Amino acid sequence: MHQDGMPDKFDLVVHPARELRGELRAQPSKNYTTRYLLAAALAGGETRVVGVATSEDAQAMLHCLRVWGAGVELVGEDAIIRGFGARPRAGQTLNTGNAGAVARFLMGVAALTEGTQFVTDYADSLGQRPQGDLLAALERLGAKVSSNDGKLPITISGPVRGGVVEVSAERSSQYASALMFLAPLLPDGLDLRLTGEIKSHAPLRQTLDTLAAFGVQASASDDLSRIRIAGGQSYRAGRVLVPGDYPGSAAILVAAALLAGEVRLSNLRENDLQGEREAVAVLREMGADIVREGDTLTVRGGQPLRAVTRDGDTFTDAVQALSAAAAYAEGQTTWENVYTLRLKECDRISDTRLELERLGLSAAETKDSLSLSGAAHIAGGLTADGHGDHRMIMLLTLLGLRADAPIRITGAHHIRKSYPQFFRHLEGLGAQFEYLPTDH
Ligand SMILES: O=C(O)C1=C[C@@H](OP(=O)(O)O)[C@@H](O)[C@H](O)C1
Ligand SMILES: C=C(OP(=O)(O)O)C(=O)O
Repeated sequence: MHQDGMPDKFDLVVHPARELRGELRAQPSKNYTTRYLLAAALAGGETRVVGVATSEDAQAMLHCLRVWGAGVELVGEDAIIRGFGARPRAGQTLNTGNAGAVARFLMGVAALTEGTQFVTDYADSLGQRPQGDLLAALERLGAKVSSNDGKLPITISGPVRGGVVEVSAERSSQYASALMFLAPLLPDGLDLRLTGEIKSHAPLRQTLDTLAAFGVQASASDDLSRIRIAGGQSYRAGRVLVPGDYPGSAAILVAAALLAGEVRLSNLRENDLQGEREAVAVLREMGADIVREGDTLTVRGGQPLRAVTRDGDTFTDAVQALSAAAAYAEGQTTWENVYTLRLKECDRISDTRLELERLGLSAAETKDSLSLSGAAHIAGGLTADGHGDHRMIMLLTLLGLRADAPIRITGAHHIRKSYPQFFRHLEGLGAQFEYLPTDH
């Protein structure tokens, strides 16, 4: 049994629900937790990160920061970090779990060390994701790098001085974010030129926001193709408050929209830089009844939904959840400009199409888009593959809540990567699940 009361590894049986009703507080943001913890470690002195996420990705970051020499104390829901400043310990091996953002941000910072090795226990997931664009930029700066053909395991050694450097932003924004975290601690800073069609603008702005919160000066062109961060700066320790998580909350909002009842979700600030905030507007455009009062959203569910066509890159981590709304909407929904979804924990275009088709829906893909046609009913009564991907597991859970018969989801424990309380939160609203222990 895991400390959260669910089996260590399990398949989940999702029972159809008639309605969802109740109140929830959005969990802490994944993207801000990883950023604030890292920035706190890069500061000298003590920082209190108020209300950190408890997900596996947050734990992976805390683990790696400890190995590099940070002091970490967990007090209630906060993390108190004693930073190592510009001097992470040399010669360490960092296991970054299955966390892409954690691995990449730390790979950037590793250029401050005389050698850091990066490994993962997730050879089939993070182990398959591309790191070459970041490694190439680090090499151009003078770092020594070795890798398994651009993939983990990877070793990175500094020192580097900084200067002008190009980094591709067409496969992931995390490479540029990684260099942004490194830049202020280099003697010459970085004048970053982001090449290719820039994807995931929102997380780049979250990185700029984090630097500002820790007193680091940076300037960026409006289109983010050029980001300048002077060297010789330091991160200022202090106190930061993690906002609520929009990507995970998008899944709760979709669940609430799909079923009758009324759900109130608090702790979701309106003027937030998380791109997945857009899920609220998309759901409203589809016909959902969502009202905002301050930081609280109220969904009155069960309205008929209609299809939309949208650029999904603005809300990349909410595309899976919104696909569940599309699956029960009238007409064909298309998510455009989502090529990078192929490079996440699974191939979120092909693998999603496969699972939707298995459930009887009609779906289609191109290199950079996913389309699906909604259905009035999904029969259910079968086993769906979670593909070891927390966001695929969220999508399948949402589909199961409104299916005619239960759906079993394999490997549902991978939900812990970003939203360990997801099933518990839904149970609190009236959903019913069975947890079937497995050994894989
Ligand atoms: O910077 C971040 O924290 C993230 C950036 C996004 O990745 P890409 O930039 O690879 O799209 C997002 O999907 C991921 O969950 C978190
Ligand atoms: C893709 C994701 O995370 P990461 O890239 O940090 O592994 C995600 O949270 O959906």
